[in-house]
Amino acid sequence: MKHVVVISGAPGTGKTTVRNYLTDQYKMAKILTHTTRPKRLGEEDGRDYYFESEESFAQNHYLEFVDYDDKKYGSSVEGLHRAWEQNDWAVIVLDSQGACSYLEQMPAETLVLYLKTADQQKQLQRLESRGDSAALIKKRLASQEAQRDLKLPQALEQQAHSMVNDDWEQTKHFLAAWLTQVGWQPETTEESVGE
Ligand SMILES: Nc1nc2c(ncn2[C@@H]2O[C@H](COP(=O)(O)OP(=O)(O)O)[C@@H](O)[C@H]2O)c(=O)[nH]1
Ligand SMILES: Nc1ncnc2c1ncn2[C@@H]1O[C@H](COP(=O)(O)OP(=O)(O)O)[C@@H](O)[C@H]1O
Repeated sequence: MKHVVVISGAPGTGKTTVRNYLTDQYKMAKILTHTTRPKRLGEEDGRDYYFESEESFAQNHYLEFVDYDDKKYGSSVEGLHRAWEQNDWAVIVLDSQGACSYLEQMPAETLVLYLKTADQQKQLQRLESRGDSAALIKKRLASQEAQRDLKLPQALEQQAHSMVNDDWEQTKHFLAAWLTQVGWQPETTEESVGE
């Protein structure tokens, strides 16, 4: 059975960090998405996002796409299928509108994880520690989309699993417990059979 873990939440709640942990530790396949926003310090094309111009963005086929803080973001069907070729469990970071689209289109496969922090001051500090400029942080947090995603949208209330990401050790325990609950199991590979 195929699964896709959709990680959603406001800026600075740790979506990317959790995504990377699930790919490293649980060997889930990462689904990269496309965006027209500029690269941040340390980000790489093809590793963090497919960074696109307005023209190149328009040439892809999207399962869903959104405008977020005046930039475009989209995920492709091809990306999802490529990930599922690697592993039955794939993971993607989406805004809450994207999470709703995935649930509508693939209700049986989609599991939504909504991240939050106990206080928003923490999110701000994290964005600063990531190296984002003060002006960009201010604009991003004031955007309609970030404001919307500060709270779990009503449409996701029944379907998303909410998780506080404050203390990283605790987050790892929460993730392990949730993944057991939703039926995650390590893939049996040829090498692991009979070990
Ligand atoms: N719907 C949708 N949202 C996306 C996609 N790719 C990224 N996002 C979301 O776009 C928002 C902005 O992402 P990003 O610029 O990396 O900022 P961050 O939230 O501060 O890390 C986040 O909520 C992401 O989850 C996509 O393909 N579709
Ligand atoms: N539990 C945590 N404790 C401390 N710092 C964290 C934690 N989770 C994430 N961070 C840090 O916060 C910053 C923002 O995290 P990131 O994963 O980029 O958030 P998002 O993708 O939701 O915007 C990064 O510098 C990351 O290393």
